[in-house]
Amino acid sequence: MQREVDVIVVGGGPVGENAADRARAAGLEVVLVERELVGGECSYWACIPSKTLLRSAAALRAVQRVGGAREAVTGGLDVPAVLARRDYWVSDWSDQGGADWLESIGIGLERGHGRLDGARRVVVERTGGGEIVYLARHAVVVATGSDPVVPPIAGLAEARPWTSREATSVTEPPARLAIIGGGVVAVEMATAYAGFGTEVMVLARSGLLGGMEPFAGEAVAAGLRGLGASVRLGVQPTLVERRESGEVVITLDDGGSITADEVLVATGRKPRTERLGLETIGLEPGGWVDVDDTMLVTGAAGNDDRPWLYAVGDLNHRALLTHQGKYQARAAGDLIAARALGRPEQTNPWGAHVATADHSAVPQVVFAEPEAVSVGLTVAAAERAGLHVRAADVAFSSVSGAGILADDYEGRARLVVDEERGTVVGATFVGQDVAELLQSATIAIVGEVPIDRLWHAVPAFPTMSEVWLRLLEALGRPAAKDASEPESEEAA
Ligand SMILES: Cc1cc2nc3c(=O)[nH]c(=O)nc-3n(C[C@H](O)[C@H](O)[C@H](O)COP(=O)(O)OP(=O)(O)OC[C@H]3O[C@@H](n4cnc5c(N)ncnc54)[C@H](O)[C@@H]3O)c2cc1C
Ligand SMILES: NC(=O)c1ccc[n+]([C@@H]2O[C@H](COP(=O)([O-])OP(=O)(O)OC[C@H]3O[C@@H](n4cnc5c(N)ncnc54)[C@H](O)[C@@H]3O)[C@@H](O)[C@H]2O)c1
Repeated sequence: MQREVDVIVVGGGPVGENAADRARAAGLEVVLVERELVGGECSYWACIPSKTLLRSAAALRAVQRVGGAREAVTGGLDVPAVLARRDYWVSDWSDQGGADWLESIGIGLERGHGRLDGARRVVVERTGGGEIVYLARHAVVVATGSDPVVPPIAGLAEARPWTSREATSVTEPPARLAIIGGGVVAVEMATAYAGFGTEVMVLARSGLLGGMEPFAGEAVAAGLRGLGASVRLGVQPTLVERRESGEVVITLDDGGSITADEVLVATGRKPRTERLGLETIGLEPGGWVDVDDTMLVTGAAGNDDRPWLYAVGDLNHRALLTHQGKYQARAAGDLIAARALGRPEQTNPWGAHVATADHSAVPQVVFAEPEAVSVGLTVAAAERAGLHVRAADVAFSSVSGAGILADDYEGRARLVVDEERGTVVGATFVGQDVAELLQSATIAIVGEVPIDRLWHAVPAFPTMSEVWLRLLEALGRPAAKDASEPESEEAA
């Protein structure tokens, strides 16, 4: 069977859904191909379940840090109730809601595995059996996401390790959990399981949260230890064995070993491109898919003559985050519609049809204990990029709003400022409930707000946002110019 539509989207995660929706909203006929659940990894095995697993214990800790409220807490975490709340948020792993939404807005849902078969052609192996071929009048968008990597550590694959899927869909937390990795999944799951009362052992080959300012990983290591987890830095597993008893024994390169009931592998992601038919359009299967700022796939057959193939979300490896993928999808979906309908394109930097922020303003919230959030460049990344930067560092103990939020509030903030342009290029906040501070920093970076103008963005007293004032004070207010004096010799 063969069908022609305007746009084919392969992969119905949050990113594919958004691309489909933008093209559909412009009046194009769109079909979405999904082989598992509409809503993707994020909705069922990643963002949503992980955040619901984390939230209850975080709320409990928050209450326990406020005198007068802590006295009211007489019990511990109700783990079955936490899991039930997670089940509610993942709709018991049913995507009926997502499928109904697609139908309500007129996007066709084709359940099955999609693969490219030459330019503008997608073959779908239907879930119910048989095949259908779709031809795209205008564009194909691939948004197939990523899978966890299981590194080649001796015995690991045979030891039936958990990946983020098992960790986020758990029905009975184990008594002991070893975690290999020191990135975002590792620290979030360590925080969640420590909250459940599991004995957590983090094994990281370097520090935690490598992409962030070093103080973020250090604070999270201390926070996890405060929850009773063991955090071992600079160690590498050399052998993993699942014993007959069911226990997992992990031998480390420092000669030591640990024993756990389960081992979670949290060592990064790989692209879902192995059976995507990339070889039929001149690309190498198995790799990340390179795109330009409009999300047009680089090197795909026919793309230079008449653009048709776009890749959005994890698959293009620009930023493995739902919100950033959805941002890319809005740009690409709107551009596909503009091209199909002969409307003007806006592909200049910061135009409607490019994902410029991917390069300089990607916000990320790590929901660990404590929260660690960042946007833009770290000092090290800015220096690598050749910028001349200055950092301002502030402890939240100097912010009244933080002290009122929680007794003995601990946390830290850093702004990275480009000395030449006088604007913020990076920000990091670490502490309880800092996530909501991040958007202010994102706006400062994207808007390129001059530091001297930021002095006029007055944070309300007594809120956490007053950290901005402390940061500006740490930078020092630019000296006022004497209006009577000439600015330069030329002006004189
Ligand atoms: C534990 C964990 C927690 C996370 N938490 C956060 C968070 O809090 N915030 C955040 O921003 N990001 C988070 N992320 C990252 C986030 O999950 C991803 O960035 C996001 O899911 C990417 O969306 P996507 O649509 O590109 O891919 P996916 O969500 O992976 O969706 C891709 C879809 O394509 C389908 N598919 C794949 N191949 C085919 C094919 N050939 N044919 C048909 N369908 C196909 C898949 O079944 C899937 O439904 C987390 C990741 C993990 C692992
Ligand atoms: N809150 C959020 O925004 C959130 C939450 C979870 C995941 N995510 C996204 O999902 C992606 C995947 O997360 P992740 O934690 O799996 O990856 P990651 O890239 O954040 O961390 C990978 C970790 O594994 C370690 N590692 C890699 N190979 C190893 C090996 N062979 N042996 C030992 N250690 C090894 C690295 O040193 C690093 O500490 C991230 O890019 C992240 O942005 C986001």
